[in-house]
Amino acid sequence: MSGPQDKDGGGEGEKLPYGQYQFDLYAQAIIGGQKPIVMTDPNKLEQAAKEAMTPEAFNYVFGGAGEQATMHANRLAFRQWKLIPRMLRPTVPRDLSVKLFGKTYDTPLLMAPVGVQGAYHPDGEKGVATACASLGVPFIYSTASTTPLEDVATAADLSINPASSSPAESGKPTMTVAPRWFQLYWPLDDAITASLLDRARAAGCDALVVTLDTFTMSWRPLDLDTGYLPFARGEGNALGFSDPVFRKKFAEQSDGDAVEDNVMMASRSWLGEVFSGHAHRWEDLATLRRLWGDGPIVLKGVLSVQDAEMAVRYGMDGIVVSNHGGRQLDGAVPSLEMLPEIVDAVGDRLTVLFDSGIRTGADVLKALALGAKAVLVGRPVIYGLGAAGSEGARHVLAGILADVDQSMGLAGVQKVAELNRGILRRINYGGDVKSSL
Ligand SMILES: Cc1cc2nc3c(=O)[nH]c(=O)nc-3n(C[C@H](O)[C@H](O)[C@H](O)COP(=O)(O)O)c2cc1C
Ligand SMILES: O=C(O)C(=O)c1ccccc1
Repeated sequence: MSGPQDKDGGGEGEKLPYGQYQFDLYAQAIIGGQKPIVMTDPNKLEQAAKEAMTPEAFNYVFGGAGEQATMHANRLAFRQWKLIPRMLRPTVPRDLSVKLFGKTYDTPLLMAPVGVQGAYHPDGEKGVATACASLGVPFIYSTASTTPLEDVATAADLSINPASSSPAESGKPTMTVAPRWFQLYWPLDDAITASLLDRARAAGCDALVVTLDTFTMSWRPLDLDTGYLPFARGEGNALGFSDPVFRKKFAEQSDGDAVEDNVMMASRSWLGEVFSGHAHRWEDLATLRRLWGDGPIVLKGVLSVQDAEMAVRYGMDGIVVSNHGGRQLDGAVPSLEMLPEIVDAVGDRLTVLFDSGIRTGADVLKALALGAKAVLVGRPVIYGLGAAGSEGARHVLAGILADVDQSMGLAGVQKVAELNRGILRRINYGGDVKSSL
């Protein structure tokens, strides 16, 4: 596969043949006797990640909050919807592209913001961001990353365009920029927030994703039993530790210490900024709007029609209907359950995105047919990373995209915009899902 088309907003470049990946894999096996770098079956992928990762890191990714009821319900919710395929319709050339906030992206997939990627594999955020770049999938950089934003941006841009230099390095726009968004865990200190958003803009992030559901960490039995909390181990601080405003504040608090002189104390201080337990208020969104400017702001973690209406009232551009993959409020409703009514209430006034439970191409079709404009994929890509680094992450993403492509064709659909509720039937057979996902 070649690199993605230029993102000039026109979107008329050559489309990546996502479905081709399936044939490439068969060809590799038949001609070269080669197996995929990681298991393609979603359940086996999870097992491969478990075998490759440390138990704490695997548990951290795999686990949900409480008894993981919401995490499992996310999968059950997908099983209740069935697709009604149509035959003898035009389905090629397939077009997976979507327009979000005036910009055309190659696919309806985004890489969900996932913290501490360096804890799962040394390839870390750079590995996942380059995998995304090669497929035209926007990488959403997490506030809790193990690599500074600018380094991830440079690595991603260079991977698709070796001649380019990052905007953060040169101050000039690159020829081809790997699409990226920035996810904010909202600091208490507005001066730090301002600095992070300045950096995100300078690094070429198209949109700001503000995560609302994780202002404090949930009750996570698996992590409590292994004693794993990234920040307590000094992991996931790279954005804060590389931030001039945070560094200055820390030096003032600690008699001139640099963050490197006292990593544990600096980690606690960063934790206090972003996971203080203090939720901001709707009115505070005016501060983010002032600091971010006119660019798109997307609220992540919306599960109610009321909050979706509030997002409209406060001038937001989008929402992610999400329960954080069942990692925050256990017992919360599956995000797929709420998607249709939220789309009905606000879909004409802001962009509705979706995550929590996407594992297959059919899942992507269902969420899009229920009204999401694009979906975020989280755990599967991280399992690919954990099992086989950047290449593993790429295999998972390329596989989901090939599955989306083939599934659209089999459903009788050529373009993403053709997906609507007419191709769905809700059927509840009862019982549990067979897989462990
Ligand atoms: C290990 C891990 C770390 C995560 N870190 C973040 C984060 O830093 N910021 C954020 O907004 N969401 C974070 N999320 C949530 C994801 O963005 C997304 O909502 C979730 O993974 C969707 O569920 P799924 O992966 O089961 O489909 C994290 C998820 C996982 C699995
Ligand atoms: O674990 C998470 O869900 C999450 O959002 C997070 C928070 C801090 C560090 C790493 C991930």
